[in-house]
Amino acid sequence: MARILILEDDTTFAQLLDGFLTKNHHEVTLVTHIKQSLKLIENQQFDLLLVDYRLPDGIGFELITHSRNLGLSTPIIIMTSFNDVRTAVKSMQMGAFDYITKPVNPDELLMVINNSLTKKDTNNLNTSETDSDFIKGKSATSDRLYEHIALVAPTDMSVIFQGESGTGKEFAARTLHQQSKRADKPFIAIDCGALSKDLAASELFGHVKGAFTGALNDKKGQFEAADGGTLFLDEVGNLSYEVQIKLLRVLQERVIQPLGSTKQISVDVRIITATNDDLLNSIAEGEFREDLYHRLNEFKIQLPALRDRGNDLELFINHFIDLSNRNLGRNVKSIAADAKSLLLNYDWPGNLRELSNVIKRMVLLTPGDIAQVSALPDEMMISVNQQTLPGSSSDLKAVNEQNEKNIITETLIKVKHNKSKAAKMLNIDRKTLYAKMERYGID
Ligand SMILES: Nc1ncnc2c1ncn2[C@@H]1O[C@H](COP(=O)(O)OP(=O)(O)OP(=O)(O)O)[C@@H](O)[C@H]1O
Repeated sequence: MARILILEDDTTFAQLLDGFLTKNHHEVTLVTHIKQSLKLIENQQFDLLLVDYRLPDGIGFELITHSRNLGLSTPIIIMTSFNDVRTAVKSMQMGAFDYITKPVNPDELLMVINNSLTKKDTNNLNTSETDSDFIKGKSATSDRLYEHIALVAPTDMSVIFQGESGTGKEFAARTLHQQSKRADKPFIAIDCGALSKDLAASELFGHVKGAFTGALNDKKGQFEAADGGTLFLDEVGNLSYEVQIKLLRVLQERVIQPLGSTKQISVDVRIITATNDDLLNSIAEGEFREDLYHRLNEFKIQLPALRDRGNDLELFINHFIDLSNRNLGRNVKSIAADAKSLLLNYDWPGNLRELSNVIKRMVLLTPGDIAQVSALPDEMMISVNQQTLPGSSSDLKAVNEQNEKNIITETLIKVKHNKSKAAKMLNIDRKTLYAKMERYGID
């Protein structure tokens, strides 16, 4: 049983969730406003926060930030519409554990909740998926990526991985560490986006008892814990200016000074950082120190977006199907042609993380061995159709045809491919619908 706080302003939906989760032996508290939720997490313990993105008094991110500032590690799952996937991905950079798209599928919700509850228990900064959970890809872009990793790994150079969210920066950093001479020493990953401003320095450099209110015991920082090995600072652009200054000093002098202590401790740590936006912008805006940037950027490696990885996309799809079959006890062997075409044509703003989530959901919703298009989020089809809209075309006929194709596709999705219903809604006869479907290549 877990204590779950649901922050959702759609009360009907919230009650549905409440009923469903209570039936599954969880203890649920419902609130509709961010303000109420902030008060509750300060005073009560929860095992999980299930948070809607758009709320009457703000956006769900506020709860993530507040929870991190309180130093809580309660997993947070953001519920969002499919069109907000980019936002959901951002919420994960801010420290949310996972996201789930609406309309919420009950099996999927249970899977995500169970994942977050079990991961919470094992969420040691040092643990990760096993090697067989990962693949490298075979495209020229992937070859170049791993060539660069292999080149820089044996050196002690600081490396920045730059790439969109979910492109696999942490995985690349681990690979680099494993290929380095520090491989048998710790690799410690720290998500700087999830660290509160106040706790960041103590997390990195440690503190002594009494250094600040709440410092009840001495605490070793992650620099000391990673001694001899590699420290991976994810979303390094989120570190406060004061912590940046401290970090620069550590890099220059190779010693740390725990908060409240006068003692200096020598450390030998290689730093790998990751960022998903160009830190040069943050430097121009005065938010990131240029001297620190040059220290961190002895070698920069760009992680390609999934949409630019060519045939790797198919490899990753198959890889995630195998993984999900194993984890969910399913036996999906292939994907129907229309579903495959959607997967290949979508632009994957959340990259590998989004692909892995979509495939997990697809496998979960496929009891047989062929995954159908109905197991993919409906909005994916709409998004793919919109991508192919002839944006600024002045060819009126082409624009009209594209619109007609989109409307037919969306209607078919709405009525779960019942052609009679679709024809009725579209106000045409079935024969005309069939003819148009054939003309536009709609399956
Ligand atoms: N090479 C890979 N093979 C298989 N799965 C991968 C690979 N790289 C990443 N993934 C999957 O994608 C997810 C996101 O990867 P990762 O956390 O490394 O991305 P990231 O770029 O560091 O994300 P963020 O910008 O949000 O920090 C992982 O949980 C993993 O499931």
